Amino acid sequence: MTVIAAHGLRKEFTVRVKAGRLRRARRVVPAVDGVDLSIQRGEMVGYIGPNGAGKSTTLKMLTGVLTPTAGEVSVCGLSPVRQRTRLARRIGVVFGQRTQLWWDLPLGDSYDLLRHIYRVPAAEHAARLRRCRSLLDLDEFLDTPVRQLSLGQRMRGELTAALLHGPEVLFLDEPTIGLDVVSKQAVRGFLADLGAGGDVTLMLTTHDLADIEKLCRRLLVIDHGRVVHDGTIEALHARYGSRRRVVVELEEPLAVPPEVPGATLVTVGQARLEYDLTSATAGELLARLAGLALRDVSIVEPDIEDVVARLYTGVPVTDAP
Ligand SMILES: Nc1ncnc2c1ncn2[C@@H]1O[C@H](COP(=O)(O)OP(=O)(O)OP(=O)(O)O)[C@@H](O)[C@H]1O
Repeated sequence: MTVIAAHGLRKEFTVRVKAGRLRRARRVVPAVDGVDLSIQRGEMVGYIGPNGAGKSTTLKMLTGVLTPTAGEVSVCGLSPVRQRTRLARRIGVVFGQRTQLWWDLPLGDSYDLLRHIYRVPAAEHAARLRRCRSLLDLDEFLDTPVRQLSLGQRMRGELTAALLHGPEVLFLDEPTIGLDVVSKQAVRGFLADLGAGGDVTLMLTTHDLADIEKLCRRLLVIDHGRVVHDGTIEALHARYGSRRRVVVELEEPLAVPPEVPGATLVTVGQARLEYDLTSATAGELLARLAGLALRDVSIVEPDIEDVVARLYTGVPVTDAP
């Protein structure tokens, strides 16, 4: 079932720019420039792109905060702007920069207020809060006023707030930005757990590609307001010809390194060989090297950061298989 659908989605902003010493001209910025989306129930989708690509603007249109300039959009079968109140009950939203908590109240009091606003039955609310408290370790700061929370604590608090009414769709804009390693792991683990149920659809923007690797099967890449990739991380690697690399350390340096069909020798060092696997498997490569005295073998997976950087900088796809 499609829960997020957009067709030809577009948002223009009009900005004033300097045009001479005193004059200012109006310029139209197409922040989102004809985006098509179709996201099914239970999918976990990463929405990434360089700064200013249009990610937040898209999420704002999907959540009814901004009115599209053109195009069609529906979330949970509702029109986000026209049916914003109804939609609010069906979605959860975390925008890293904004809060849905009451700044001066203890965190726990914000949750009580949210329960009343969304009219969540007490037992449901208590069950969800219990789960969040244990998975996100909220207990030590539940009585602390929100203004005194650290960023990591607040983000865990925000996630909880977004989930207490049991939304079908969760939109997260940079959920791990600025968090330390432990908090990042807590948030990712929590979201993975949430996604594993298969009921909640999750769309997240991030600059931390580890979020995507840990959480999302599907990756949408946007650049200059347009979707430039829609598929799995593996498909992205395939498109850019990324290879797994096998690094072999030998007991003795070799005069002539062996050639292996289906693998390209990329580096030869002091008793060290590095092969990129083109069509051979790591097992096949090692079988070919069986006669050598091997000290150590490691496999380096292709680097998502590297592929995405190439995509952002518009490097053409030249070495794809
Ligand atoms: N309210 C606004 N008025 C004018 N221009 C805007 C406004 N909001 C966004 N823009 C412009 O629209 C473009 C897309 O911005 P958006 O915030 O959606 O990008 P983003 O992909 O979320 O970027 P980042 O990764 O930096 O958060 C940018 O050029 C931005 O300057």
